[in-house]
Amino acid sequence: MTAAPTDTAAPASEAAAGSGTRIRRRGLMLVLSSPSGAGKTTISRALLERDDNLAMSVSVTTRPARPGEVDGRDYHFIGVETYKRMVERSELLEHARVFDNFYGTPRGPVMDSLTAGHDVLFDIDWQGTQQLAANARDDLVSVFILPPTVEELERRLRGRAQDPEEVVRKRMAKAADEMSHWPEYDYVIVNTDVESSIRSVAAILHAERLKRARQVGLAEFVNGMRGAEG
Ligand SMILES: Nc1nc2c(ncn2[C@@H]2O[C@H](COP(=O)(O)OP(=O)(O)O)[C@@H](O)[C@H]2O)c(=O)[nH]1
Ligand SMILES: Nc1ncnc2c1ncn2[C@@H]1O[C@H](COP(=O)(O)OP(=O)(O)O)[C@@H](O)[C@H]1O
Repeated sequence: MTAAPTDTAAPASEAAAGSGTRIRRRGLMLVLSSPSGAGKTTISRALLERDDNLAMSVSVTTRPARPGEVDGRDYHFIGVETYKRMVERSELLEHARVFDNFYGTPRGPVMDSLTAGHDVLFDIDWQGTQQLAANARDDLVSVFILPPTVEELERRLRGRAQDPEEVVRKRMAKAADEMSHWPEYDYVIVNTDVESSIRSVAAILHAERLKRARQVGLAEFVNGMRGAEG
C-alpha cells in the first residue's frame, strides 16, 4: 500500500510570507469507527454538509443495499468476484471482512482527493483503521464513536428499521467485540446528543488541521518573513 501523499495542498490554510513563500497543509485522513448503529453515518453526513474541504471515501461492499441507500453515494455495491479482483490488483487501500460481507476502500479516489487538497472522511471498521495506521500513520486521525448505553445501541439499530431481525441480532452480538478496540483510536466520543457529537468531530478536525506537523514549508515561510523585515 502506498502512503498518502504528504504534501497535498490545502488552499483553506494557505498563507504567504513577504517573499511569497507559501505554507501548504498536508491532507489528512479522518476515520470514524463505531459499533453498528452508534451513529457514524449520521455524523459523517452532517460533517460533509458543513465542510467543503472534506470528501467522503465511498467504500465497495458485497452486502446488499438497504432501502434508501444509493449506489455510488453510500457504497459501491459489487459482487464477490469483483471484490476479489480488486484485492488481487491492489486497487483497495484497505479491506476487511465485516459480519458476513467484504468491504474495502478504493485507492484511486482517496489519492485524488488528497492530491486535490481535500481531507478524506472514512467510515470503516477497526481492521481497516489498523491497516491505514500501519501505512500512513502521520496522515491519519481516528475517532471512535461509542453509544451511551448498550440498550440505546439496540434501540438505534432497531429504530433504523432497515436490517432484518437476524441481522440486528448479529450486529448486537458483535458490538462488544467492536467496542473493545476503542484504545487504538486517537479520540473517543460518546454519541449521546447527535448535534454535540457532530460539533466534537468538527472541533477535532479543526484542531488537527492546524497541527504544526501538517504544515509544509513553515520554516521557509518564517525565513521569508525575516527577509521581508530588512
Ligand atoms: N475495513 C472497512 N470497513 C468498512 C468499510 N466500509 C464500511 N465498513 C465498516 O463495516 C461495518 C458495517 O457497515 P454497514 O454494513 O454499512 O453497517 P453500519 O454499521 O450501519 O455502517 C461498519 O463498521 C463500517 O464502518 C471499508 O471500506 N473498510
Ligand atoms: N445521538 C443520537 N441520538 C439518537 N439517535 C441517534 C443518534 N445518533 C444516531 N442516531 C440514530 O441511530 C440510528 C443509527 O445511526 P447510524 O448513523 O445509521 O449508525 P451507524 O452508521 O454507526 O451504523 C439512526 O436511525 C440514527 O438516526
